[in-house]
Amino acid sequence: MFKPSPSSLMRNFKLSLIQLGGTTPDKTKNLDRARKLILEASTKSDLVVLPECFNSPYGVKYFEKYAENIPTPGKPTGELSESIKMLSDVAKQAKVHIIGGSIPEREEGTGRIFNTLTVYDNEGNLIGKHRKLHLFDIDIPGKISFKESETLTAGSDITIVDSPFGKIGLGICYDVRFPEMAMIAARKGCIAMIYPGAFNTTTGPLHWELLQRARAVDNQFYVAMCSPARDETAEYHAWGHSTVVNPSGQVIATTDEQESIVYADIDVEQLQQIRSGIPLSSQRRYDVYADVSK
Ligand SMILES: NC(=O)CCC(=O)C(=O)O
Repeated sequence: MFKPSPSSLMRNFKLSLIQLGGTTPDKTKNLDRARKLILEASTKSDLVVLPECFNSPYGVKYFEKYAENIPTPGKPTGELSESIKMLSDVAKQAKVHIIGGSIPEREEGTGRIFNTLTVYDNEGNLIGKHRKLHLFDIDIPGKISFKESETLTAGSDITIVDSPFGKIGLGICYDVRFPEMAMIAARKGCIAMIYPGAFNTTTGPLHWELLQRARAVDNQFYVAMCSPARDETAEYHAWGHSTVVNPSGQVIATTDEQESIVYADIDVEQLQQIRSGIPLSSQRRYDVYADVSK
């Protein structure tokens, strides 16, 4: 059974979502483009987010090829791999916090591949890592069939980072469909749930915004999803529409399918007002919810 836990320190901040375009099979080019846009976004924001699988095209056949080792946050490490080094260096250079989208991670020792998100503070330290918990395995006949589990292993942890702005819950794309993750993050004092993602042109128009608004209004916190831009020449057509939703469930920033940067003000006083006006957290009936986890 979950009990609300007290929030850590929180403060207002500016969030930006980089809807990265022009992803190619050339990893170094993808990293250079991401780096350039992080530098641009950092002039107007405190926390910058990248999309899912930002160092490669998105597809089951690419995970193995683009995979890198990722250290455990807070543990001493040797030389960093290419994508992790770029993110750490640019966070330090631009003095900005980064939620570094995701990349395929190769686990040392087992060789298993995960779809993994990394988080950096503004000195370039790796402060968080989330392995996608729910793999994207769907089959909608005549529309889209995708099976991440052909090459990926699912993570097994809920991830919350304690940032200077407040606690932030993390998920990757398909994770947004599972309300339990966001609910746990909210009960543990998070002010936001952030999901790098890459919905597609079948499920995007149906559910992308709806799911974010649902997670936000249920939990009375901010929700953001950051997509790649759409590339009609790629095999996978990303939906785009990177979006930020406020704790009332309203869209406060969004875009279309082109490359762009979405900016939003995250206002923790507004979050507290919404929570005190409709005080869901003190009205929950934990005494009757035990069946939910069965
Ligand atoms: N990359 C993903 O997890 C895609 C999820 C998606 O498109 C969905 O509909 O869910």
